[in-house]
Amino acid sequence: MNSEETSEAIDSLIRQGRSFAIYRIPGEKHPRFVMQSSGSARLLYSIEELNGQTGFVIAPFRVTPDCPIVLIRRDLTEVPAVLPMDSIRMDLEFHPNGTENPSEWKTEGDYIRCFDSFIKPLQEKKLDKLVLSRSLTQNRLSGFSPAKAFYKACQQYTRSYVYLCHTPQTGTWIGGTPEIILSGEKGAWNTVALAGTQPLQNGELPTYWDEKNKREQQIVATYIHDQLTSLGIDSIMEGPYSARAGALCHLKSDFRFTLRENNKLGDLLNLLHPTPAVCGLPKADAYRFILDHEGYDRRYYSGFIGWLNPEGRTDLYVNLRCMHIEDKILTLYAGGGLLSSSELNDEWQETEDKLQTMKALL
Ligand SMILES: C=C(O[C@@H]1C=C(C(=O)O)C=C[C@H]1O)C(=O)O
Repeated sequence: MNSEETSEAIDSLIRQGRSFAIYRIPGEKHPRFVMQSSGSARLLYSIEELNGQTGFVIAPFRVTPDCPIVLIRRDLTEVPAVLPMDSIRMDLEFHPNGTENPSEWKTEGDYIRCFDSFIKPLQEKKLDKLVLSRSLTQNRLSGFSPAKAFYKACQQYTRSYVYLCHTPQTGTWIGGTPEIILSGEKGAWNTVALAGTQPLQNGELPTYWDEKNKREQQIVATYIHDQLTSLGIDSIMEGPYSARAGALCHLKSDFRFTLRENNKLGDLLNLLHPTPAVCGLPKADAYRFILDHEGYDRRYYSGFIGWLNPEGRTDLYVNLRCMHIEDKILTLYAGGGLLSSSELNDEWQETEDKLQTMKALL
């Protein structure tokens, strides 16, 4: 198949309601493809259930009966050619929280109100860090091709993990994320503490980071170190250093470690997710606060996504700089870490800059 035919074939898998993912790992030239050819993708209701499992994982920020972890089995590794019957739509999709009604679309006013409620417990020192996010809904223009958007993202975001996936349970998601949650194989594993954001300066990495950004990233690094230690895992940390992500730049520390056994990756993921890069600190209080006050359901945004295989390689990323694709609308997501010193306008602008990662594909 030429690239036009491949894109058409991928778009038709979405129309047919198939369970598949196509993803490009940073540093790799070609995308990888996984598709389940029969039966429904497996649904899991806790992260620990990922222990010993193999497949392409789509995990939400918060697991609920409406928003389970979905595991796509790898039956096929090549995009199947379009069959004549494929043009017929199989209506398998369901969207428990679909936002087809424009009156529900979030506005800048919603963000400002949330910012005010998020900043309070930070200033009162009840919480150290909180990540406030928002969604942006846009009409889907006729002719928009998810597959073409995926290939465009692969070209534009060479340092990011770029993916497009669809299952009847999750709907269609696309993203280009810079943040590993867990990757590795056999004895060698790694994760990152990624936080703090600045735009590139004339295309170059900035050399200066203010205290707020440094502290935001330090919180994530300390949390990861402590979580690994609590499992008896000794890690080697390198960083923080400036790392590019599209037109943005973050502070990043790498953690490398070994695992005695690989059949407990679910337990490790459960301990790491959600890190203070997408949630806050202390973890449980910040998590509760976000669920109670953020004013919308993040669903698969700020969950994690990617290939899991305890017997082989695992490449799981935090689902950021992403978009939910529906028939008529596209929902883009972005957030940022707040500390007591955060300024509304700066934080708003940061979410605008992050949304640009997906807007640039439209
Ligand atoms: C929450 C997002 O990004 C995360 C938050 C960051 C921050 O607060 O500076 C930076 C990178 C990510 O860990 C997002 O992209 O939506």
